[in-house]
Amino acid sequence: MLVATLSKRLLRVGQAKRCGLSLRSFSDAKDKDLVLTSIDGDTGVATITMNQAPVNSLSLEMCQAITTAIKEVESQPEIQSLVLASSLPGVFCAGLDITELHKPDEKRLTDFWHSFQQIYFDLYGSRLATIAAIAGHAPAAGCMLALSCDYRIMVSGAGSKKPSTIGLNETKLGIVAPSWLGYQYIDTIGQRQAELGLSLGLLHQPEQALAIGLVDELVPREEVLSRAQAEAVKWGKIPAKARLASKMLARKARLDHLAATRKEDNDFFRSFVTNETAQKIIDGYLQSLSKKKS
Ligand SMILES: CC/C=C\C/C=C\CCC/C=C/CC(=O)SCCNC(=O)CCNC(=O)[C@H](O)C(C)(C)COP(=O)(O)OP(=O)(O)OC[C@H]1O[C@@H](n2cnc3c(N)ncnc32)[C@H](O)[C@@H]1OP(=O)(O)O
Repeated sequence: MLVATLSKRLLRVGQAKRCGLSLRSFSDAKDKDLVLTSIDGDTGVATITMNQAPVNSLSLEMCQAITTAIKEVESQPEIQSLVLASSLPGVFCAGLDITELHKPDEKRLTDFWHSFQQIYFDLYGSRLATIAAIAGHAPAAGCMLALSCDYRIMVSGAGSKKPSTIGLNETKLGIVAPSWLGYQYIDTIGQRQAELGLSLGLLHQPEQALAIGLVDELVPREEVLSRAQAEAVKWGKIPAKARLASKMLARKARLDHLAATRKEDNDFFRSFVTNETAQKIIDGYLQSLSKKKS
């Protein structure tokens, strides 16, 4: 049902095959699915919708589901563009699932960080034109998902009592964003704004995010998805090889660097997170999140 609301003419598996598209799980996906993938049969735009209530936090399984969905879409040579969206009102993605970092099992923690790195490779390095439809909060790794796309459309904050926010807030939690995420920030909003944002752990309201170039457009909530899909059509019409080569001019060195240092990055992450001080911070943060509710 959910998927049916996402686009005017979504294809079921059989229809998709007749159109030469062989994506497996979309409009017949179950609501329990962590991500839902659909293809608009009129435009050929794919939409991957994160669907992990309550906040689309990135657990190991969620990271893997996002990667699988991107790979499925990429395997369709006819598809040139992709929208990344959320099914949850008010939240795009709350970042890493903090419970993954709390008293972790070492093997699972290693797999978890590996799967998060993998999203960076798959989304930031995707051959597809990628548009983020940010209709809600996007802190930390949620911001990373948006930064990994080619174009970011966010819900406007105008007239909202509690506007959505986006940014890298890790330092506010006493943790540090990994360097590759920091560089994505610098590459997108420039050295000075990134230094301020990273050091102070700033979460920006939409108008501020637009002003510093963290997002590209603001639109009313009800238009975020349709506007992103329209933008995806535009990007999908650019000659694909030239578009990808241009994207790689800006991104290849960053991707190659993480590929070369992936294991060290994971080792560092693991030793950082399993450290007693970090565990105290994570424990306190989890408590503050649930206290906020009560
Ligand atoms: C030198 C170091 C180098 C390398 C590596 C080292 C360090 C570690 C990794 C560094 C990278 C970190 C990146 C991250 O992504 S960290 C995560 C940051 N995310 C946040 O701070 C967001 C937290 N959440 C919120 O602010 C709000 O939930 C949000 C604004 C998104 C939505 O608010 P809303 O009011 O709608 O919902 P809540 O009531 O707050 O939440 C509902 C339930 O969801 C739980 N929740 C929320 N966020 C998370 C999360 N990120 N992980 C797990 N669970 C989350 C929340 O506790 C509520 O649960 P219940 O109380 O209902 O059980």
